[in-house]
Amino acid sequence: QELGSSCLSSIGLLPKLENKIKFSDVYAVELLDEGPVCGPWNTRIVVQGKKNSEMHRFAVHVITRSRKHPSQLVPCEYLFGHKDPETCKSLVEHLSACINNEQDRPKNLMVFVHPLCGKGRGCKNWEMVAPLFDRANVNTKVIITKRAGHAYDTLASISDKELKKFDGVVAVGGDGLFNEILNGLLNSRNKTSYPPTPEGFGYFGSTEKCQGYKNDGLNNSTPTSEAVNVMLPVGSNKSDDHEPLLSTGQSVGLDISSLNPNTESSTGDQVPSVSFPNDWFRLGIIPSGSTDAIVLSTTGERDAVTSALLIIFGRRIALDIAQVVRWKSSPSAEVLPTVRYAASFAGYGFYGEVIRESENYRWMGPARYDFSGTMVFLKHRSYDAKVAFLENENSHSLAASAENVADEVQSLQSRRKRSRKTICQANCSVCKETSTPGQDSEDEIPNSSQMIHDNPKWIWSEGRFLSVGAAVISCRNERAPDGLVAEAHLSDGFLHLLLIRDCPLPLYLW
Ligand SMILES: Nc1ncnc2c1ncn2[C@@H]1O[C@H](COP(=O)(O)OP(=O)(O)OP(=O)(O)O)[C@@H](O)[C@H]1O
Repeated sequence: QELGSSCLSSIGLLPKLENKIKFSDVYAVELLDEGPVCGPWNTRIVVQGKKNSEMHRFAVHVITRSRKHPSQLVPCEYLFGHKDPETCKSLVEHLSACINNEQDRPKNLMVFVHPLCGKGRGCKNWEMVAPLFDRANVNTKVIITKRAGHAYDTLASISDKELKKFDGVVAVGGDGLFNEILNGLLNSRNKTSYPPTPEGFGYFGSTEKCQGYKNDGLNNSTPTSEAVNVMLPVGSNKSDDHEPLLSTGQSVGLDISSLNPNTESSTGDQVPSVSFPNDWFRLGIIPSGSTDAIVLSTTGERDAVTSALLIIFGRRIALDIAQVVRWKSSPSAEVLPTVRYAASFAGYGFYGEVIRESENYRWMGPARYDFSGTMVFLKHRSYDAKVAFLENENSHSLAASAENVADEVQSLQSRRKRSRKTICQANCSVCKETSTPGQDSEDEIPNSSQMIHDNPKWIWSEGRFLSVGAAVISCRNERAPDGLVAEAHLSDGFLHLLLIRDCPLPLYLW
């Protein structure tokens, strides 16, 4: 695993020249023209005898770690010189073959660049890292986004044949662009189970219990053992939820019914055969946004070059994802589900309005969030909601982070303490023990009580909230459990939040 320099003795142009390079640190190797062996500050020189100007040369590109920030990767170049061109050529060929054999390294990537992200650095960041991909022989198909929803639409309508050409998709932008990519990909290709339909919520007027289903992304729906409510209909009505993630003028949410058997995708094709989870397709982010929360919580380094190098090496990290299913009453009184995925944060109310408002002030850069946050806060809007979330050992910290957001959420906590009770309709021993005499537990029995019965640690709170939000980002020490972790009854519908922990989807960040 080490690239020695037995035939190539070094001359010490740099004080601490390493004479061994770890192969795992090599990201590219290049045959160069004949010429002198010298280079810029980040070039280390290795030559064998003779005059410097007569050398046949090749470069080995490696990574080093920044001394100040050890998690930051810095590209560095070793320049080798030899009098015999064949020696250089065969060494380069050998090294290139070794690199090509590394299965995790991507060969073809689709790259979305958001030119207006963050402080408008999307294109500059891509120009800065593109040579690294070229050098490492990673082919890139670059798409500069022209509008919100561009990346979503491209991926939601891409054919299997086209998608199979790529090892993954990279976002050069912020969390919003990444979430668009995530939703575009999972739109019709996700195999994970949906949360149970809220029982008695009026879907086709049925309150009958039956099994939920699991969409395998392959034209099949299979019943799931954990889903216990109303079966979603096959190929029926379209959702009336046309609210985009941002104002694209096009629907970004996914109508679940379009995933059912025998239905056709938006492109007119059958439901695609490339489905997730699979273990070959991956996502990456080259951080260029205003907050870059996903990158900060995964690689820990908000640095475009570091991310590019991690992508080239094919390094992986699993990511938690939330599947948010929204059941919204339509004017025709039908309840139609819409699915979205979130990799950083899902928010309803205040958070949603801040994001929507902030788009009007993108010219301000990241300061737009503070500005719009203040503007929206001053409106003092609140939302009727009944919220339930799973208690686990970390619930106190989840609630604590919410505490900073608004006084209303503080009241959620205190109310939670006052009226903590576990609820189910099955009259189970857990509920009997915890129910307080005189309390009418019927009032708070949620329709989807089976879930609560299955897990007696659900906490319910009802009232007017400034905002309902959930951080999805996985702090590695504080993990929520897999599965349904929260649900909210809203004035116009119902939200389910399902956590897919260490998502077995393609969700590995390079
Ligand atoms: N060309 C474009 N013009 C306008 N909006 C775009 C364009 N391309 C993408 N968008 C939208 O802009 C939103 C925000 O983009 P992005 O997340 O890349 O940057 P950011 O908001 O500055 O960063 P962060 O999300 O980290 O705060 C995305 O959700 C996307 O829908």
